[in-house]
Formats: sequence, structure tokens, C-alpha cells
Amino acid sequence: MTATLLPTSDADPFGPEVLEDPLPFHADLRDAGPVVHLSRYDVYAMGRYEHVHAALRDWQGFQSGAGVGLSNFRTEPPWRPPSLLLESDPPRHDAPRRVLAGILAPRELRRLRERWSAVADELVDALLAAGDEFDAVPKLAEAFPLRVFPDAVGIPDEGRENLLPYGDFLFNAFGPHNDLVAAAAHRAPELGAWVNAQCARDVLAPDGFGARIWAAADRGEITAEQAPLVVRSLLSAGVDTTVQALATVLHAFATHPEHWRRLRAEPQLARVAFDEAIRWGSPVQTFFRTATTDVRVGDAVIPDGKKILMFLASANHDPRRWTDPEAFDLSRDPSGHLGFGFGIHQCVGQHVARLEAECLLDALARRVATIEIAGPTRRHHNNTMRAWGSLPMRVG
Ligand code: HEM
Ligand SMILES: C=Cc1ccc(C(=O)O)cc1
Repeated sequence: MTATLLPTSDADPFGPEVLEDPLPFHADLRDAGPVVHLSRYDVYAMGRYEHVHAALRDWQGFQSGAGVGLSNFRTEPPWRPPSLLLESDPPRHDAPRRVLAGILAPRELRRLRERWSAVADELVDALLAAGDEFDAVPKLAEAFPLRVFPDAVGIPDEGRENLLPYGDFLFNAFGPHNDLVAAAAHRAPELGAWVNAQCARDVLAPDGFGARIWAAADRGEITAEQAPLVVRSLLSAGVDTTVQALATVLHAFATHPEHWRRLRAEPQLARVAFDEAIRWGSPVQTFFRTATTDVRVGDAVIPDGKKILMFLASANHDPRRWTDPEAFDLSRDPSGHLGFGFGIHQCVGQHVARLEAECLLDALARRVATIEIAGPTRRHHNNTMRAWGSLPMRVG
């Protein structure tokens, strides 16, 4: 194997500086080359669209089955039983994926549109009745998904306040065991136990996504042992992600009044606005893969077994792929963005997320002429998610 001069960096992508503002680190990463060795964690980072896209497509060379976090399941026990979708490779991945893709397909979600629209209208009406200033993170970005998604899955009302802390811990746990993980580690067993309990057949409402997963097990499409883990995937991936994507799109519109005016005039732009916001803000910033052989990227070789850190957010701002990438631009065609991933693991819940965004943006756009930031905004740091802690907002 020819020795190659692989750029190296001792930067900490999971440290507070980068988590607060990752853009300068992403730019340095892209400029340094296709692959950069991060010496602090002995992982190989990719920041350019071309290579992240190629690695996501090459599931044989870049596997998910050894975990999609820093921890390597080949040598370390996972903190929870691995996901049958996110943390598995074909063939194990195939049936659970087929089942979930069927249940979450756009045509299956049509039955939810009317109800989710009504909930969004009711939520926004109540919010505006209370005044024209509020924090959009708890009052909209968190409130709406928590009103519609747990019901859609069919879990009981009791304990739903565990969903966001569970997700926050899960997304932190994909990173190193830093302060963010340590701060919540004491709650992991209880949060994990609560989430697991929501996946049991007998607690799930008869017409929700959860019950449909169990019905697939009855049909033999997956086993009864797999069913609760597939339900767990919904509760793991389906809340924090949409919360932060909604916060991102609300922040985008509050800082681009001309685009809000355009959305009000052309409501059908809500869908493309959501995808552009996900490209622009990338709520899910990174995921890892594990090299299954000595894999060549550019003129670098990543040794078998090493972890590869794929910066989806950096790829979504790569000037080699996007014109004026740092602009939130409603006229752009954001298709091809990597904010939902790409390839066999591409987000299976993306249509659920888009429907939530359409309902909430539509309810708001029909009622308020202007939205703007009304005070200091605050980031919420997480090892994987780009998250807002607070978005003080004024509507007119
Ligand atoms: C805007 C909100 C969302 C974002 C940004 C997002 C992002 C992602 C990304 C980047 C992946 C790829 C992971 C990888 O390649 O390793 C993914 C996979 C996944 N997402 Fe989403 N997601 C969102 C909403 C949802 C929702 C609402 C659900 C459930 C209803 C969901 C369920 C899943 C599942 C189960 C996977 C694993 C798919 C597989 O491995 O085959 N996601 N998501
Ligand atoms: C995109 C995040 C994500 C988190 C957890 C799972 C899962 O547990 O399957 C899937 C996707």
C-alpha cells in the first residue's frame, strides 16, 4: 500500500466551539482534501459532497452494522440493542426497511393530513390568542410534533415527556463520551426502559404505525422479536429530528422576510422550503460508517475497521455542488441534499417529516403576515444534531 500524505487535524468536531458554529470547521475540512484524519479520535472525516455521497451509496465498503456512531460494535458493546435499520447492513436490514417503508409511504400518510392540519390550525390559533411574542422552539417546533407523532405511532399518553430527553441522549451517544453524554448518562437506563416499554404490542393503539409494524410480523414479513425494535426506530428517529428541522425552517423564514412573503403568496412552496432548510441547516449534521476493507478515497486509503465521520452538513454547503451554499434560497432546487442521508439508509421517515412541516407552515402562513426574531437566540449543543434551544419570535 503506497504511503500517502493524508491531511491530519487535531480539531474536535464535538467540542463546544465547533458545535456552536460548525461552518468554519466544515470549510477547512473541505479545503484540506477528500479525507482528513482526525487524530483526536483516530477517525477519517469527509466533508465534500462527492465523497460523502459516494460513501453513503457504497454500503458494502462503508458499513452501518458496526454502528453509525464513534463506538465500534466490533470491539465495544452498544449501549442499546442495535437498530435493525440504522445500525444494520443487508440482508439483516432489508425486511425491517421494507416494512417501515411501506407503513410510512406518502399514500399511507394521506389519512393523517386532515387531522394534522386541524391540530396545526388549533395550535397556532391558541398560540396567537395568547399574544404575538413567543419562543418558537417549545411553542411550535416541539409542541406540534409532540401533538401529532406519538399519536400516529400509537403510544400511550403517559410518559411522553421522555421522548425528547431520550432522543437528545441517543444523538449525543453517536459522538464521543464527552460532557454532553456524561451529563445525561444517569438517565439512559430509565429512558431506554421507558422507550422499550412503548414498543410492546399490548400498549400500542390499534390503528397506529406501531400496530402496523406488529401486523407485518403477523404476516411473517418480520419476526415478532424484530417488531418492537422497529417500533423503537420510530420513537428514536421521529421526534428530535423533526423538532429541530421545524425550528430550522422557522428560523430561516424569520431571518428572510422576503421568503415568508413569497410563501404566503405561494403556499405550495412549503415543501421545497422545508427541504432547503434541511440542506441549509442540516439538523442531522453527521453520521459514521466503518470501513469493511482498506478502502481508497481519492488518493488516500482508510484502513479496514476504521471509523469514517461523514459530515452531511458540510456536503450540503460544498461550493463544488451548490451555488452560494450559505444562502437560504427558496428559488433553489435542494433535491440531492444529504440532510436525509442517501442510499439504502436514506431517511425512511422523510415523508412524515415533510407532512408535519407542510401542516405547520401552512397554518402559520395563513395567519401571520410577518415573523421575525424578537430576542437573543440560543443554540442547544448535541454531538449529532444542530439544534436550537430558544428562538424568541414576534409575529404580525
Ligand atoms: C426532518 C426530520 C428528519 C431528518 C433530518 C432525518 C434524517 C435522517 C438521516 C440523515 C438518516 C440516515 C442515517 C444514516 O444514513 O445512517 C435517517 C434515517 C432514518 N430515519 Fe430519519 N430523519 C428525519 C425524520 C424522521 C422521521 C419523522 C422518522 C420516522 C417516522 C425517521 C426515521 C428514520 C429511520 C427509521 C432511519 C433509518 C433508515 C435505515 O437505516 O434504513 N426519520 N434519517
Ligand atoms: C436519523 C436518526 C436515526 C436515529 C435512530 C434510528 C433508529 O433507532 O433506527 C434511525 C435514525
